[in-house]
Amino acid sequence: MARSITVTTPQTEYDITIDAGWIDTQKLNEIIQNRKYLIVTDETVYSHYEELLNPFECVVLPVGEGTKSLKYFEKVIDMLQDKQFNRSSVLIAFGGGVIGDLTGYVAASYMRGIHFVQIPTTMLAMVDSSVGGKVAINHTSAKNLIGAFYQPEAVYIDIHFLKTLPKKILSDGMAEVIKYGLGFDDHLFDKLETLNLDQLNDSEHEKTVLDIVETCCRIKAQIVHEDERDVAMRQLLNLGHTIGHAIEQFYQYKKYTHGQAIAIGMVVKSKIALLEKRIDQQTCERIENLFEQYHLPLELDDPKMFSTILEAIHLDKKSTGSQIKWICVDAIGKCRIEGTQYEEIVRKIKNIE
Ligand SMILES: NC(=O)c1ccc[n+]([C@@H]2O[C@H](COP(=O)([O-])OP(=O)(O)OC[C@H]3O[C@@H](n4cnc5c(N)ncnc54)[C@H](O)[C@@H]3O)[C@@H](O)[C@H]2O)c1
Ligand SMILES: O=C(O)C(=O)C[C@@H](O)[C@H](O)[C@H](O)COP(=O)(O)O
Ligand SMILES: [Zn+2]
Repeated sequence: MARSITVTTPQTEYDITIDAGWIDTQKLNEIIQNRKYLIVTDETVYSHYEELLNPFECVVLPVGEGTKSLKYFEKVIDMLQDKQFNRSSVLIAFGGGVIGDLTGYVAASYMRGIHFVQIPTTMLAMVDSSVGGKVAINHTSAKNLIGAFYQPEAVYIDIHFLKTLPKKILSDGMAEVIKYGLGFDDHLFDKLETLNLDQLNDSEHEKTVLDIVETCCRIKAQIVHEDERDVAMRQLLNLGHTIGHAIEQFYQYKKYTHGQAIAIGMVVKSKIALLEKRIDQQTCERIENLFEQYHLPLELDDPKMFSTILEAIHLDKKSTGSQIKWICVDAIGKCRIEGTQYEEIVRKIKNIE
């Protein structure tokens, strides 16, 4: 039976529905409900799901982080204007986090808000980006700089879409899954230790994968319920991201994917926790092993670049002047926000080098 989670925010309420092998032509028609619609996807996703998507009206965008940009924002807006979309029309994001973030931001902006639905097709998008309404595009200077909080009308998750994902992208999404285990749920962390990347698409592990996706979505739904606008506890979902975003941006989104970059960020946080004696050596090794188990990097290829990269953390949206909100690891399953001076962060990172 499908699993269902309700996300409640001060202005709206919507369901996340999770199951395996259930999104087909009929389901898409039910979602559209005779409304004017446009499915937004990318070239790779379209090539895998052409049979499903072909009967529908789609815009097929280039693959990659470059699509989360003003250029493609404008392109989709132009299309909606040509098609005379109005406030009862609906946009459907069918793809990974790039497509979801861009489509959501277009939906938030066009006529100050039209309906939008998330159908995530990557692990990252299923457990994280499709839920909670952070929608954004990048600015040349910083990641997700132009965006809004704008909730979808529903999220439909079909884990069978993971079957066509290349291993590297599945691995990438596991970084966000590990984030939920490391930061919020030690049982989830334990469960992840019993699996590996190759098993995630095996039919014998289907129930476990549904459980994992559900657990992550429940954690996020609860946090978004308590702090939709990211002024307090939602910032915990940024565990590893201050460093991760700086790495992604420094290499112009070409060398490290989002998941790889935040994995490096979370390992740094764990090493700092070890140095400050909040966790012991064995726990730190468990954390590093889990990232390795899912083929994620533990450090930069060129660790010497770290000090240059760190300059970019001034652009972190959680920073206020010289103070940066820094998410600390206290134990497996427990993280905390700390206000820290930039110089202090540099000192802490130098200590673990
Ligand atoms: N809004 C949020 O809360 C939030 C949370 C986490 C990450 N993000 C953002 O999400 C983005 C990363 O998302 P992503 O990793 O999904 O990247 P993505 O959307 O670029 O997808 C990764 C790759 O997988 C391909 N792909 C997608 N689904 C597929 C499928 N089922 N089969 C085969 N190939 C498929 C895509 O074509 C692409 O090449 C980043 O921009 C990140 O900042 C946003
Ligand atoms: O939903 C949130 O809140 C998150 O922080 C989730 C993150 O995994 C995600 O990468 C998000 O896009 C980061 O947002 P940002 O505001 O730090 O750019
Ligand atoms: Zn993230």
